[in-house]
Amino acid sequence: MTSNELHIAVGVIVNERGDVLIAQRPSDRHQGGLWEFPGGKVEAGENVREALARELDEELNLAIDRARPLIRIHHDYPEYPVLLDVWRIDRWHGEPFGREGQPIKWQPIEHLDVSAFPAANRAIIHAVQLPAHYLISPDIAGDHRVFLEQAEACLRAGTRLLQLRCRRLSAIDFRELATATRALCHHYGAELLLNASPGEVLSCGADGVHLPSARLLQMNERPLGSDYMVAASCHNRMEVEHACRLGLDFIVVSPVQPTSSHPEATPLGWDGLRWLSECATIPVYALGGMQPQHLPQAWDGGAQGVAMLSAVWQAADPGAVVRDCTG
Ligand SMILES: Nc1nc2c([nH]c(=O)n2[C@H]2C[C@H](O)[C@@H](COP(=O)(O)OP(=O)(O)OP(=O)(O)O)O2)c(=O)[nH]1
Ligand SMILES: [Mg+2]
Repeated sequence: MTSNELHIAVGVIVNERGDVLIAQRPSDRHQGGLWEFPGGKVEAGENVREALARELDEELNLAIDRARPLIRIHHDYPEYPVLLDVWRIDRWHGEPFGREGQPIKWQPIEHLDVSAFPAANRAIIHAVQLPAHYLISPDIAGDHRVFLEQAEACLRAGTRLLQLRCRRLSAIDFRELATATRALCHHYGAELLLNASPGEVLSCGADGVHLPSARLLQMNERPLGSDYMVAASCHNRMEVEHACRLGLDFIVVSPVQPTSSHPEATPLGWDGLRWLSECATIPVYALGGMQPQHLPQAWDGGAQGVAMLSAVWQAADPGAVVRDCTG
């Protein structure tokens, strides 16, 4: 934190229906008239969790029963820099109302509109809308059938974001598999990103592109518009900052722990993840040796969640691994 940066505790309060509680900022205040996630300044002697509890009581009459870190955003407003320390709250008690007279409303997660919020909230809204796990396909070389069966088990168990990455397939075979996987994902309300060219994404009807780090560095602008998702793999600060400059939707940082797919790579460790997440202004998934039980450590390290490969595909029951992430 820089010395004049305001540290703000922010709560994304989600109910069982998947609606989020938002409040309108008074017109005479900084960012007045815009909608916000409730919260306020962390006071001297308080930690963020304590500040959040105090603010949600003062502003909404709401007491937190369960909360976890969602994302931390450093943003420079012309007036002053802020650090928004955002937590996701999915269990609470009390009957919330605008205790300071501010209008409040419950809004479905998918209807949160970036333009109704302060500029720093763009990444928060993406983080609320993205799931806690990102599934990456195995590098399929031959028969697709086993993969499609396992993928369906994962989708049934709650996977909402899948990347298809098959470097050994011919262009024709890749397109056929991508089309079949897209149909399966859409049937379950999930989104499919292709580790392929943006043109391939358009012709297969997929939902976005996932860029390897080398491709990311060659780009000077976001390759697809905001109707599509654009993600990238990053391994160091330079790549993370480039992805943020291009306005991508999220990144995957690796390897956090030792991994059988890249035995030669030096792991970043949890401290490395925390440091790279702090550099990012967009959501970050942790990849490399990740299992569902690593989720709390990933959240503590500032990540959106975990990206997984072998933990799922090498499991006897891939659906059970996914359920461990979504429970
Ligand atoms: N609570 C909240 N603040 C946000 C969001 N997005 C965003 O840019 N901000 C900025 C606006 C403000 O500059 C700052 C919050 O400061 P504030 O003045 O409202 O803090 P506070 O609730 O403690 O208010 P006060 O005690 O000073 O009256 O963070 C958001 O979603 N929620
Ligand atoms: Mg406030």
